[in-house]
Amino acid sequence: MSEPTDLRPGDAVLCLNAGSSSLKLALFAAAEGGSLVALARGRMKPVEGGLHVAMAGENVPPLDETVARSVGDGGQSDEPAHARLLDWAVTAAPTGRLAGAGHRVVHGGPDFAGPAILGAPTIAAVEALTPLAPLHQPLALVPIHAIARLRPELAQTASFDTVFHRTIAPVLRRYALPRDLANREGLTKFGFHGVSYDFIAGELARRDPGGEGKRTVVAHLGSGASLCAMRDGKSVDTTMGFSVLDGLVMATRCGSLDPGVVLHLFKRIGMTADAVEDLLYHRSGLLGVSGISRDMRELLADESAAAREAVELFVHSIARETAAMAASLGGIDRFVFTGGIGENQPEVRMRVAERLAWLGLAVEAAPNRAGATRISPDGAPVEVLRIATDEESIIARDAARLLA
Ligand SMILES: Nc1ncnc2c1ncn2[C@@H]1O[C@H](COP(=O)(O)OP(=O)(O)O)[C@@H](O)[C@H]1O
Ligand SMILES: CC(=O)OP(=O)(O)O
Ligand SMILES: [Mg+2]
Repeated sequence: MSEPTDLRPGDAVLCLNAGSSSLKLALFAAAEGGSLVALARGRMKPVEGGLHVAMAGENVPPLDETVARSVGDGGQSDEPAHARLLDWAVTAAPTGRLAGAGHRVVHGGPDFAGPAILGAPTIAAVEALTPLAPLHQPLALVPIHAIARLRPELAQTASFDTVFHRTIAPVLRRYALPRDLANREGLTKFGFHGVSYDFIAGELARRDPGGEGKRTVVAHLGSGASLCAMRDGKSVDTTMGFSVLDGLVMATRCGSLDPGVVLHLFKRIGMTADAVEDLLYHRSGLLGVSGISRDMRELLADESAAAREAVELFVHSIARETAAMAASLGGIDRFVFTGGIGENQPEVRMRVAERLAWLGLAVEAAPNRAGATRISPDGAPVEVLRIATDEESIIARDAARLLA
């Protein structure tokens, strides 16, 4: 990365990427000339006995500990693990100075048009968006609050998943609901995974400077999954909408669903709103259809008809929604796989391409298995790429710009 920053060389920025199934971490340092370099990467995850924090990098002391939660008035607290992480970050920073902590925040609502410094009013604004992303927003707020309490003087920043999609045209953001109601209640397509799409847009520009105008579909396939229709490095359309439920089949989320099903659950089966929420977010998708696992690795290894059908439905939803994204772009020149599944599952990539052969997609077996960047044959009408995303580097870039 080569963004200018006024951070002093050797100062560090801690990056926290809270997703539905993981809290990914990275420590970046400002280098001479204003670039940022990754010093270490790792994760924090719940285990028996507390939170396991692991950070590893070439020139930093490793961190690999399980830190017990403290029990206070507010119940179990993750603060001790964050305190350990912050202490480690200071020892790992070349200058011994941690300049800030940057967070991925899923929802920026209608008002955040770019990354933001997190002071009391902006933290309150992020909190106020929780009803729009009830299961995601709190995941970022836990570390934000913990760090604010532990190190109130430390600058914190937020990089929002929604911001990248603000370029989508108003008509494509609109749902066919009564205009007054939709406008008053803000019922509109927001789109998510924008921090990842921002990284991929930068990678595409760097690797193919003449390719700006290419009609590109990016598939972010992780626990949550979505597609972004991209042109000139900007989002033209995306499959997630008002919430993170829409579009593709996901690990435990349903993706596109006839709203009549939801009405039926309420009116005929008498489910409560909380029960329906739990069903659609946590018990559907790959897990719900297979009844076996939410993890693509386990499903691909499973011979049962239910596991095979879950994978088939996942692949079909990607093909179907790619055709929709191609409609928004007026065609397709380039397709990018990213995210945990997109990066690591050659079989899924192959099957998606096979289903989209009619649209010009093709994947070659050897480079696909080897995880090469370009996996389509020479001269194919659609270039198919595999690019590992790095959301943490975007969080670091945004933090460095805001701290400068
Ligand atoms: N090394 C791997 N090999 C195969 N599949 C993987 C691998 N790593 C991750 N995955 C798949 O990716 C999914 C998680 O993707 P990821 O982008 O890390 O999700 P998130 O950021 O939402 O936590 C897992 O459920 C798994 O199916
Ligand atoms: C937006 C979203 O679904 O994020 P994740 O994939 O981290 O759950
Ligand atoms: Mg993710």
